[in-house]
Amino acid sequence: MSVLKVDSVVMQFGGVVAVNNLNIEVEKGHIQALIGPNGAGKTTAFNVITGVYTPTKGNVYLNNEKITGLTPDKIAMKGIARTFQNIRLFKNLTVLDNILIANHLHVKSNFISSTLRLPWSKAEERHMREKSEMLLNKLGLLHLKNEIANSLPYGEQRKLEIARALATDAKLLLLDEPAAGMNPHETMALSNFIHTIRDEFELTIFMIEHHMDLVMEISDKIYVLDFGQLIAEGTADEVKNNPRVIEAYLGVEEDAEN
Ligand SMILES: Nc1ncnc2c1ncn2[C@@H]1O[C@H](COP(=O)(O)OP(=O)(O)OP(=O)(O)O)[C@@H](O)[C@H]1O
Repeated sequence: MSVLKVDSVVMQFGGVVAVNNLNIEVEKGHIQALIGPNGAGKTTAFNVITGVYTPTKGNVYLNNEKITGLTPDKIAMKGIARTFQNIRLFKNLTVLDNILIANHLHVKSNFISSTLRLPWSKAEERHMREKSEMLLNKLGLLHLKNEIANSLPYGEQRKLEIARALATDAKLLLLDEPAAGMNPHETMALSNFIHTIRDEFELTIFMIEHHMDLVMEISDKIYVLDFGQLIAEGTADEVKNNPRVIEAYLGVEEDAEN
């Protein structure tokens, strides 16, 4: 069953067609990847899926429900969480506070009751704290709960960003270049981490990534974009031997040398 379906999506900015007739299906429990050279339209695709942009044409479905045009917060409430290319944490807050803030998305108490600190609201706060600590524990971050986010090593900040995304109880996790800036050792640890959280939280994961070793090793299916168009889709072996994919990437290398 597909958790996410991108159906004939076009995203145009003035004269620029950033994404052209995009069709993607992400299967439940899979780890799938979206790759392509710089400017291919990957982030735009994520922005359409998460409601940052309403597509010029086409639709997005989450568990067969149309979510096209919903605001990002509504889409988050429906169960899609994401991380960003550049880590977005509350850098001066503690690890635990970063998770607590994300948890607020799912707090049921209304503004007045929490402002007045009514007893059941306090109970809810306690429950949220316990839940956040449990999450940090599962992700191996509990010992860091009182550390300031900014003081963590880079790899741990990435993990915290993922933890924060999971605090919303999402079942579909979109990761935008999770291995950006990581060395091979950190990338390998991240690969294990992604597998572990997929199993532990019964997630479906869709990621944009430039580290090809990670993509090839981790992905059940890979989609390749070039100039806004899908040029290939399939398993790692299918994609890496596809002449159009080789051409798209070689073209980039030649450009880089010039
Ligand atoms: N808000 C916008 N307004 C105008 N053009 C945009 C906008 N967002 C993206 N684009 C253009 O759409 C195209 C695709 O950009 P996008 O950022 O989606 O590519 P990408 O594959 O994510 O690239 P990278 O790997 O470098 O992050 C580019 O030509 C970009 O300049």
